Amino acid sequence: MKPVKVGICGLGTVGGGTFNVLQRNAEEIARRAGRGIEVAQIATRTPKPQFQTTGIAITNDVFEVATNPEIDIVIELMGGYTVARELVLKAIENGKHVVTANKALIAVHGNEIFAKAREKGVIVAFEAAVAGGIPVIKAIREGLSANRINWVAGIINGTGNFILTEMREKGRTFEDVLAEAQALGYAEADPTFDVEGIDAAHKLTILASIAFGIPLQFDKAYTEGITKLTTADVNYAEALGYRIKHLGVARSTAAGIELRVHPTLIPADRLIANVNGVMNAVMVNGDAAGSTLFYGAGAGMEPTASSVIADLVDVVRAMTSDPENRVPHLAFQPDSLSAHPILPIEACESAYYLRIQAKDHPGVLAQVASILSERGINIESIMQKEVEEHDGLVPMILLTHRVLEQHMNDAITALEALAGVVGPVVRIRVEHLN
Ligand SMILES: NC(=O)C1=CN([C@@H]2O[C@H](COP(=O)(O)OP(=O)(O)OC[C@H]3O[C@@H](n4cnc5c(N)ncnc54)[C@H](O)[C@@H]3O)[C@@H](O)[C@H]2O)C=CC1
Ligand SMILES: N[C@@H](CC=O)C(=O)O
Ligand code: NA
Repeated sequence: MKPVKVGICGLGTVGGGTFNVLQRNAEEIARRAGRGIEVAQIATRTPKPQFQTTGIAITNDVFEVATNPEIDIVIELMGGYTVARELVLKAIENGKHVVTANKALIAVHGNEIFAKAREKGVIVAFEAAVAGGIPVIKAIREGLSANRINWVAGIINGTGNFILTEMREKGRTFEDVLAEAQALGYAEADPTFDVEGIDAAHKLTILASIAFGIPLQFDKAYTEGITKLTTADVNYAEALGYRIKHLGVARSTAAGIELRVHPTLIPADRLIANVNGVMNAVMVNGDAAGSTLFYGAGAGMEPTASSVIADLVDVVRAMTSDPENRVPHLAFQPDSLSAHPILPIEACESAYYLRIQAKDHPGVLAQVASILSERGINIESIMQKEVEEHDGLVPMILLTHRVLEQHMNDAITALEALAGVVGPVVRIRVEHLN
């Protein structure tokens, strides 16, 4: 059988990795796909002499790839929202299947893109968009399709986890580790997407859709990054038996779906609390399977290429099948998506770590305890440190039971108004992931 012809748009970290692995493992890949996969065209803005591209058409216009009649599958590896959206829609319009690693594109424009793809009977595959080399889209969409999924929780940004790990283990500075993550090709073109939680929120949005069968709703995700974390809180968390990780949590409740990314204390003995460096891990809790954990490299050239090419192989196997009988893009049949609402953060529930800077006066602890108990917030443990010499304040660290965020907001306002409390109260959510 003649090889399938593909076009690669963007020859950066992931594009380069995809090109290399496609060449190196061509034979293995063809044995799996049933046909060879030939790179017929590459769109790149700058020449890339490090790649052996003799015999391959090179262009700097990505739309040439989308309209090239020779090409069956367009691989979008440029990133960004605007040109990528236009390119993917153009490729679909021209009857081409699409493979993309672009989570921003899928989280924000996925509903439109999938609708168009259905209309045209083509596949849009996006395994590389979530958790790099971990085949977690496939695991949830196909491997767990018997389950009513209760929650998904994941470390889903490699750059952020790399930064937190290097800072904690080697005492390196935030800026220094971020620069290394950029040099290694882990970070987004705009690294604020990594450190402010936007990239993780894109990925969580996608995971929630395929776990719960809801449309993609990135605009409703609650997003908090790692830039405000302090070494003091990392150390206090350790003393209490926890690790701080940047976690995405999507939970289905009777009232609606929680969709939130933020720094989170996790008990140190949980497997996911020990996922370090650029590694990612996604925990999925289903009513039948219980908890499953998927672990692997969350970013990087070849791990991400692994997912891009797995999608390519899937597309090649399925491209001659009846479009009605393919795995639905968002796991559930498009006419069965649910309107279960996404909850605002105030209506989400979690346990909390609080750090209160108190004046060294008797009675502050009793006032703190009464503010919390008046709002039905139970204290799980309290750790009170020595008076700090530089400011004469006493750090008071509390862990609470689970409570609605709006009650915690109200309690924090009251705590900050106490004469014996100085400055803002630090709050970090706690998840036990049972
Ligand atoms: N780097 C990683 O580890 C991972 C990246 N991703 C996603 O993969 C995509 C690509 O990321 P990277 O390879 O890291 O980025 P990159 O910046 O290394 O590569 C993107 C390439 O696309 C080219 N490009 C951009 N717009 C273009 C245009 N209009 N015409 C022609 N070329 C164009 C750029 O010049 C660059 O060479 C992004 O959506 C990213 O979020 C997903 C998983 C992991
Ligand atoms: N910038 C992302 C790349 C992979 O998705 C990350 O660091 O996780
Ligand atoms: Na993946």
